Amino acid sequence: MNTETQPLHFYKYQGAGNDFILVDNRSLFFNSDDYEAVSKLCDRRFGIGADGLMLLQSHPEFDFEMVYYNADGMPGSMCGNGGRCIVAFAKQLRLIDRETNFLAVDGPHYAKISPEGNWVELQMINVNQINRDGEAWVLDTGSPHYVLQTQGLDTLDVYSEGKAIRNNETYGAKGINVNFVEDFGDHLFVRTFERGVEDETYACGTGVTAVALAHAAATGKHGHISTPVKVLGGNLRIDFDHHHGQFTGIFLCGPAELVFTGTR
Ligand SMILES: N[C@@H](CCC[C@H](N)C(=O)O)C(=O)O
Repeated sequence: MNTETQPLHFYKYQGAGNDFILVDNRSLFFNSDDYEAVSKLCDRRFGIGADGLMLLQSHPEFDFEMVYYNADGMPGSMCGNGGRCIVAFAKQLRLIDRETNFLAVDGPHYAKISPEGNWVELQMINVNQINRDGEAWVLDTGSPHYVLQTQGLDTLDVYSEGKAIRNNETYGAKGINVNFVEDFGDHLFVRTFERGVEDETYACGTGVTAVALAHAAATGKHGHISTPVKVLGGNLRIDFDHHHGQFTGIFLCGPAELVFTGTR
């Protein structure tokens, strides 16, 4: 299909304010190499508007495959909130009921979904490596993340500070997602500058996952940990086990909701 000129039926989802265009591409009608079309669809002024676009495709060994693009139109690394939204989409399409195993760019994922279809708990990849860069923590939770503790996060210029780190000499070539975190004792507050969106988003799932793991490493917390996180677009929770720098059983939990459907 010519993605520019043919009618396209889409579904708009959001997970804690991280918003996505979802396309049922089981028939492969959408040309997955058409990066320009993806960036136009994600444009907030000339398109539908979103932080990213996902194609739901068939796979012989899984319930479905998630093909994810950032708003710039390029294929992205793993998107945690996108993963939660595509699970809600698969339930809406009646492809799955309360559980699923699907394939994403970083490998297989298991997820559970509420009977109402609006709360998704997505298992993330295990993390065995976490590095320091000065005061910051750097780790890969399916996407690369930089985590820096701050004070007064509500007034921080996340766009300028995040953009500078994302493009610096160390990270500029491949890019990195930059997360700022403030510890409020009973919860963490996180704001993220996202690579591929090249702006602050209202939430980043792999980002809050990275923050929760880095927080456990920084505070020396071990065993089963449940970390509530507030983001600009809502609340998320990350459950995991931490033993001597090995993070397993990681679940990113939060809302995933259909906003509207349309034909463009
Ligand atoms: N919003 C995402 C992160 C998406 C991936 C990222 N922007 C990248 O490709 O670096 C999430 O919820 O994890």
